[in-house]
Amino acid sequence: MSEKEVEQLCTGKLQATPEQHDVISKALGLPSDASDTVCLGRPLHGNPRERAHVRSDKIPHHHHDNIDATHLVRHARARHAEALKAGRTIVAHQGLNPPGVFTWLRLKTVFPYNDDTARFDFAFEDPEVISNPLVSSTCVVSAPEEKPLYEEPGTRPICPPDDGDEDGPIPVYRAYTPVTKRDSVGILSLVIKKQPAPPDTPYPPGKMSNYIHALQIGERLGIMGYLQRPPSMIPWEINQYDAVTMIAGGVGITPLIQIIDYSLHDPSNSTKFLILNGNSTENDIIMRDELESFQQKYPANFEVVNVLSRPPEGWTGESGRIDADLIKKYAPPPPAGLGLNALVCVSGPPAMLESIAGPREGDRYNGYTGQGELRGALKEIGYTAEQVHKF
Ligand SMILES: Cc1cc2nc3c(=O)[nH]c(=O)nc-3n(C[C@H](O)[C@H](O)[C@H](O)COP(=O)(O)OP(=O)(O)OC[C@H]3O[C@@H](n4cnc5c(N)ncnc54)[C@H](O)[C@@H]3O)c2cc1C
Repeated sequence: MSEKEVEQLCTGKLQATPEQHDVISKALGLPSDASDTVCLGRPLHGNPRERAHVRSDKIPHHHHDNIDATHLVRHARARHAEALKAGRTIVAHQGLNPPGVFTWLRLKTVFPYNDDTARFDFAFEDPEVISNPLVSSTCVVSAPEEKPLYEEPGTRPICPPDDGDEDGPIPVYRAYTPVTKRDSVGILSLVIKKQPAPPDTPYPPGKMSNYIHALQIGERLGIMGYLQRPPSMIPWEINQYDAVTMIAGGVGITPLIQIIDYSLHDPSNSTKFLILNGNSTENDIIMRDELESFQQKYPANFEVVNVLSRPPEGWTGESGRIDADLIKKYAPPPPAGLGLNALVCVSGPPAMLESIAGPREGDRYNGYTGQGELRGALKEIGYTAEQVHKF
């Protein structure tokens, strides 16, 4: 098999036959009893200064999430190539090919939360697989050959996936956070919000989110995971912090849920988690049942406060936007000095991130490259940059 063919198989441009799949697995050194030890021991953190090659002159619109997804794919592939060259065995996470190669999973069930957001459970080929995602991590998804999805050259925010492929059709890559509940068997879960076309613009609705919402049960999606790369992901250890305050906006809650589910599920966990969960309306609160069940099961270690900017009549929760006063009302005060035993995580739309913690380093044209200076409400309250993580 030529390198080009392998590349096409890995990116979903070609569909692998079972024989080809075996050849690729052997070439990648995949053992039959894949375990997660290598992924856990050597998380795939990249060089935060690495920049994407962006054809910005040709592109009218840029979206940093898409750049992030392409970075993640490139970085995983580079790691993969490096390992192969060094003759190292690459170990995959359960049920998935190693980072760098897509695994084709079939949609099993859809659980709608509201009109635009749902949880999608994809079935592993082996129904016995316990997926337990790496924490914290993301996946990158891609459409399969039988129902491809490509970027429109020159109109989308893209870095070419690989040198020499700039003129061919570029598959759509998007990052989604795996939120599979700990110890779930045979499935990998993603919670995805359908992105509408921005009002009063000629732009089409979001490509991948609408594609996934239109998938039929049994159809396939390419999933590459579990991937870690700063500045979005944070390596996580049980009991690293005494108290963690999480400030979430909309679907930005997914990376926080991943950490909470992992931590609370561990019987030795003593970290106290608080989520300030910001949404527009009550209908927009996603994963509400999951959050409430954490609260019932772990009342000493978990609390959720829902904050609505457009509350219904009779709403007894908090309303308005999350700001310094609201954070001070619920969160423990910042520890003095550079004590690292308390952390605040912020995950939400860029405007929210900026008002609460200041923008990340980098820009939306080339992707974010670092955490950036701490500003906004958290700075006003007295937190230091070391006590804050911006997702
Ligand atoms: C690490 C990470 C984790 C993530 N986790 C999740 C998650 O768990 N769940 C989730 O739902 N999302 C998540 N995202 C966001 C996700 O990756 C996608 O960015 C999101 O789903 C939108 O992708 P899309 O293909 O649907 O939209 P895109 O096609 O990327 O479009 C995005 C928006 O831009 C508009 N648009 C299209 N063309 C133009 C143009 N020319 N000019 C201006 N605007 C235009 C579209 O209408 C749409 O509103 C995550 C992102 C990252 C980086």
